[in-house]
Amino acid sequence: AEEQQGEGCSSSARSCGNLTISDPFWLTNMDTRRSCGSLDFEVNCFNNTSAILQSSIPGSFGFAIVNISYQERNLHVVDQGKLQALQAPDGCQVPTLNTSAKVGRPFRISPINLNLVLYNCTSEAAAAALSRRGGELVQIRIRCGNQSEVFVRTTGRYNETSSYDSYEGCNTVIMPVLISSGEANTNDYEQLISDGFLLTWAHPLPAPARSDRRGKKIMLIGTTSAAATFLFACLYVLIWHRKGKRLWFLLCKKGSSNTEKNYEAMIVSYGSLAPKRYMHSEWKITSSRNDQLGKGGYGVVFKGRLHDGRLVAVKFLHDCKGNGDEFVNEVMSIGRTSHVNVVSLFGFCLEGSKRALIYEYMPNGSLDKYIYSENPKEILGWERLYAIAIGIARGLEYLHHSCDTRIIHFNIKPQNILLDKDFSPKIADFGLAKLCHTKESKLSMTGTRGTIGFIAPEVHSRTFGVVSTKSYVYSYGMILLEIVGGRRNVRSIVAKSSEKYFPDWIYDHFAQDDGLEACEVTNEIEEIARKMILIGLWCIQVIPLHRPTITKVLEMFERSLDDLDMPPKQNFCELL
Ligand SMILES: Nc1ncnc2c1ncn2[C@@H]1O[C@H](COP(=O)(O)OP(=O)(O)OP(=O)(O)O)[C@@H](O)[C@H]1O
Repeated sequence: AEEQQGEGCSSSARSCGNLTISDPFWLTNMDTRRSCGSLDFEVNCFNNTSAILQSSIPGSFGFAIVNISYQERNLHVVDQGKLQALQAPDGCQVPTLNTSAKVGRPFRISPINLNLVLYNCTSEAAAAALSRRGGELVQIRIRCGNQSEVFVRTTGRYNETSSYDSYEGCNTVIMPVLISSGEANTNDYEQLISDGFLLTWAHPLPAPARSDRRGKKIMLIGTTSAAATFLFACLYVLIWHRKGKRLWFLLCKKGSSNTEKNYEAMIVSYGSLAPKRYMHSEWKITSSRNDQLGKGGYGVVFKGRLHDGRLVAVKFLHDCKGNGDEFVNEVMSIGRTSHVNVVSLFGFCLEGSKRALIYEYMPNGSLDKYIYSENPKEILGWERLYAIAIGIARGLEYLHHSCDTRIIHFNIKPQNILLDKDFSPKIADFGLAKLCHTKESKLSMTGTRGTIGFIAPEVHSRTFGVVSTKSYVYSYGMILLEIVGGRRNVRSIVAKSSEKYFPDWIYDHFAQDDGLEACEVTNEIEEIARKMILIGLWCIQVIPLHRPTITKVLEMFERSLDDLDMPPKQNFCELL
């Protein structure tokens, strides 16, 4: 009998076209989108004919499954991203990324595959030098404009650690190909890529035993948690309404132990400008019903008021790392920041493992509220949006140059850009990764489940480069494009493949000379919008080296539009 893991989940084998999908693989139910097993083994079945293994690389098109051998633990797949590149309408057929960039644990590229090596030479001299080598290299026809010459060869069995000759001026790309018999015909490298290659997998950790008892256990846990929640709610109401005490009392009371004295001494050592440690009696949550400002990966944020009348936003951290001393040190380094485009940390609460941060209150909320609204340009206006863009860059530059490197911010997204009463932007949420574990934040959720968001590719996979300050330049670029395009930079893979990837869309719509005409904007506004697009597109170059520094970004804003070059269009198919 089919056992249910939950609504929409089935542990029995199911079919997709000619394939049988069974443990450890599982088929996504498109209606419920429930997770029914390890996410690494999630398979989507399209039109009941093509099974696509989702890849862990954000935004990846995944791999089309040709065959699965459960006994041998391998599967024959075709890289959908590479296929898309081959079939791209602009005829640009040259893949630019190693396949290994898209394969992560528990999968590995089988050593049975052969290596197909492409040398994509953009410099004539390099191409000429390479063509003189002859031998096993085959020069191939390309359809990608007349800008590059491509050479291709196959070498021995696939080996991730092989090093290949590199030629200056040529980009080397290594792809596994599966040759069933005879010699590889490198002339037809497109066919070789389309034929796919072999992946092996390691078994996931055994799933908990499924039995009737499991259902009962779940019921028991459910009932107990419901009872506990109810009890907690009652206690909360009692504390809140009857005794006139605040929840903060539980959180922020100071003890008098040696540890406490230690904290005090540490705080004093940071000087008078250091964030203050608050006691419960020094502040309270404002009394309106809409006290909760939001909820993020690190905890819930409430609106509150200090005794001196200042409004504050209090972030209750839910899963803190380290001991109290470490917390105080980290808070102090966050608190040392002081810039007009960075949210100020007024203070913190610390009681045992319970911790909270007290920030200045931003009455106009976060940027996402505006840029994803029906008509952000009408609410804020282009000039204000432009000023916001520059303000964010200034805040980032400050965080980069003037502060402790520990608080470098890799979580730049519109939700973390807050607006003060004059709509001046302030960067929030930095330094928290050091303090707390994040529950699934909105960002990481979209990032890992098949959408490219604001996170730079190298943050997900080191194959794209080293994580550096250029990583937040990428996120900043995405924000710029969102400001102009007002379209959520999230694109489901495959399921919505007809929809263009957002940066491609904006490149095609707005970067062209006539692109903004449809928006009926004045010349001045058009210059502003076009500048933001150009700078944004420079910032989201896939290779970190090609992105400007944040200081350079600010310089670009100073220049006139005519002095800015059009960045090269990125082949996002290859990233995917
Ligand atoms: N200082 C503040 N003033 C006013 N509102 C704030 C302030 N800080 C946070 N908020 C509100 O609370 C919401 C939640 O903030 P939080 O930083 O916890 O999460 P997030 O940025 O949405 O997500 P993540 O934790 O994944 O970064 C924000 O979207 C914002 O609207």
